Amino acid sequence: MSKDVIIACDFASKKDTLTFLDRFGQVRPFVKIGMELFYSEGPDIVRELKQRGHQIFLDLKLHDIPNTVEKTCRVLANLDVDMVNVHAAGTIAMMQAARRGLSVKQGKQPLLIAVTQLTSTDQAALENELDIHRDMQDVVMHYAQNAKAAGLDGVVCSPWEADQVHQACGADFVTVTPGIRFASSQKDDQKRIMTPGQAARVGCDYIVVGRPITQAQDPVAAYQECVREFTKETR
Ligand SMILES: O=C(O)c1cc(=O)[nH]c(=O)n1[C@@H]1O[C@H](COP(=O)(O)O)[C@@H](O)[C@H]1O
Repeated sequence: MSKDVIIACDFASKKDTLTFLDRFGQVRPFVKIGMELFYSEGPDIVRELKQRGHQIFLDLKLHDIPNTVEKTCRVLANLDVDMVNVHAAGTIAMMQAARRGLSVKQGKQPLLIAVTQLTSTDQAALENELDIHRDMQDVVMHYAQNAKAAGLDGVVCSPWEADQVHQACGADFVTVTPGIRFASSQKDDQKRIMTPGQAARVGCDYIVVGRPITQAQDPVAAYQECVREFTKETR
């Protein structure tokens, strides 16, 4: 199982993204292209970053009826990305449809993972706004087991649930965890957070880090610090 730091490239344009990534010189971090960048630049930004040698997590968080998700995944399969995601709340049938869609690709398919509960959601919002009256941990575990039943490769969850997800779904079921903050960072809109070192100790496979790197005075140093904290710890 590879462990890696994924930088969330939440930029509005290709120009800003390339300016940011040029600071890394010959180093090619694993990057996440999310809705902001994809909706502004389209599939060309995926091709460009792929050509530059980056591994890519295409984070479009698909959540629709199974037929629409399946056909969309057929399109995404041809983009040759390394990881894509859907919302587990879309149901097992929708997640199976996503898997079928990606399977049109010959050879190695991207990892297909499901968002359980967003790391910006806390227990109060879960109960009072989403009307889900169960413990966050149990809800994430329930969605993770649905994702596993649908044949997905893993989940997006917070680091707080990663260990239990591995216990319930297996050590090789991938945990991709945003909600990462240095001890000194602002929380911003994230609620269920850990530092890179803590995330490593609870066995997260990939950490997704945006603002603590992209908004840092020295993004390359912040990235290196993340990698150092995350990879020096063993499970
Ligand atoms: O699927 C995601 O990537 C995701 C799921 C989740 O539960 N929480 C979450 O923050 N993310 C993404 O991870 C990134 C986190 O960014 P920062 O909060 O700036 O570190 C953002 O691009 C979010 O869209």
